[in-house]
Amino acid sequence: MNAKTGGIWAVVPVKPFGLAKQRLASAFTPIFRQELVRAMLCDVLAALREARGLAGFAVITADPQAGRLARDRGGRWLIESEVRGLNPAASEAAARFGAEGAAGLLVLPGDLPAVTAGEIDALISSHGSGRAASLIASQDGDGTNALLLSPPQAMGFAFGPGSFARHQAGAEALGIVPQVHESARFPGFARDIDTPDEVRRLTDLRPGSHTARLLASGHCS
Ligand SMILES: Nc1nc2c(ncn2[C@@H]2O[C@H](COP(=O)(O)OP(=O)(O)OP(=O)(O)O)[C@@H](O)[C@H]2O)c(=O)[nH]1
Ligand SMILES: O=C(O)[C@H](O)COP(=O)(O)O
Repeated sequence: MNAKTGGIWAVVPVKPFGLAKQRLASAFTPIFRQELVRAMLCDVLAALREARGLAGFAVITADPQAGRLARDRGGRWLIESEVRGLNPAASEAAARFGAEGAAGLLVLPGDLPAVTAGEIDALISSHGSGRAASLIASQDGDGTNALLLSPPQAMGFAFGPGSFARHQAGAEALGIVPQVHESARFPGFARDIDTPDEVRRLTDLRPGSHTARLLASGHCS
């Protein structure tokens, strides 16, 4: 399978599970952090699989476990050539999908346990035509939790602290008027999980979700 048929694809960059969620290290064991990262990724992949507006979805990762999770759900595993950070991973995916002829690429992180297929479809439906960028910030307005670009290499990636303002300015500098969505309209996209308090506040997830089941097991520290 490749992107030659066009359409909008989604990619989730995934750090090796053993290196993930360092900001939770003061509160949670390495085993719990890995289980949490895995559960959140499963929930994101379930939403991507259910979305109707995507041509397909992928992870880009060097972690075979994460790669298999995507493949088992009908997605692709782009094997990351070298683990060098989120921006190089997103760029590698964009180059790959661009070369394959994808019309667009949605880059989203794996730590959005509340994201829904409906939100993904709403984002795609309101995306502009031609050269376009759509963005959703994290709740605090600092990070970028959804970056949808058409074509996939329409602009470079600038993830990291303050990335939302940089992505917005980066698009404008290229003459693209970015579609900036209110985080309140996309609560699942806006809610990434970085801190122990954000984990503890995860009491309102859909009960059947992987993350809700992990947290309900009480297996938390
Ligand atoms: N493929 C790939 N994905 C990455 C890399 N670094 C971060 N990511 C992913 O990018 C998204 C946002 O990650 P971060 O918030 O930077 O890292 P994190 O592991 O979630 O949390 P911290 O370790 O606490 O910063 C997650 O889906 C990560 O798995 C990388 O080097 N390669
Ligand atoms: O904008 C970003 O850099 C990514 O969404 C990651 O943000 P985070 O480090 O706040 O999770």
